[in-house]
Amino acid sequence: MRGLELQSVSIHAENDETPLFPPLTLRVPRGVIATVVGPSGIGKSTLLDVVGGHLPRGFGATGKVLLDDRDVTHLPAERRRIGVLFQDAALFPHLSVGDNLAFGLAHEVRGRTARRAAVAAALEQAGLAGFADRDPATLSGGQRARAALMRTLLAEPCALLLDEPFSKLDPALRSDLRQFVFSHIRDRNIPALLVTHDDADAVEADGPVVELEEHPGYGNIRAE
Ligand SMILES: Nc1ncnc2c1ncn2[C@@H]1O[C@H](COP(=O)(O)OP(=O)(O)OP(=O)(O)O)[C@@H](O)[C@H]1O
Repeated sequence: MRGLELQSVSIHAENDETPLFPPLTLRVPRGVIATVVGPSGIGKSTLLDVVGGHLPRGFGATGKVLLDDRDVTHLPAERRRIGVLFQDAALFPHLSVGDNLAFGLAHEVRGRTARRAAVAAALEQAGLAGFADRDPATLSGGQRARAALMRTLLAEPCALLLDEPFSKLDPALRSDLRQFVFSHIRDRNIPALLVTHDDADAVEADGPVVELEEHPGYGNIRAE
């Protein structure tokens, strides 16, 4: 399948074989945004870590992750080309906005002129034309979030993982940024996995919704 596929993915603490949640199988075709919801602490962020190849210390995982039919389960994060966007979309404070975006730029874009042009085009797309030389600290929350998204997209990821990327924004900005992010995912025809606590995110994502639930025998709840 062209897209992101999870086959029986299961996560457990190394010192405790009890999985956080039942094995998860999910198909996210290209251009589709799947939403992961569930109670706090059930393992949503850790699931994204596993898909991205950043299994946190102290955890083990089983199952498979496939990207466009390629098994990436055992590839290190940097060879998966999976982009990640967190709620604290942090830009490097010591780099200008333009240099932050250039940092994300795919290695395939070679030459100073081509790289500059790619960054300028991305800034323009994000409504940030002329911001290249600005210090990130002088940007508003929404501007920073858009710049961080463009930095992630300039790496030309094959899939995108979004961990509550809008949760710290006020409602109006949230809705605008959601439209911005979702339209980019659809235009670029990449699969995305979105962790959120906001129902409106899931509705707008308009893809499959995975509900991680507490089950006896999983996570912190033990079978009697
Ligand atoms: N580095 C770590 N070492 C040990 N336990 C951890 C570590 N990181 C997370 N956990 C535990 O693993 C479980 C899953 O955490 P995770 O952050 O994935 O949950 P979540 O569903 O994303 O929660 P939230 O909605 O609150 O962000 C939690 O019980 C958490 O306490």
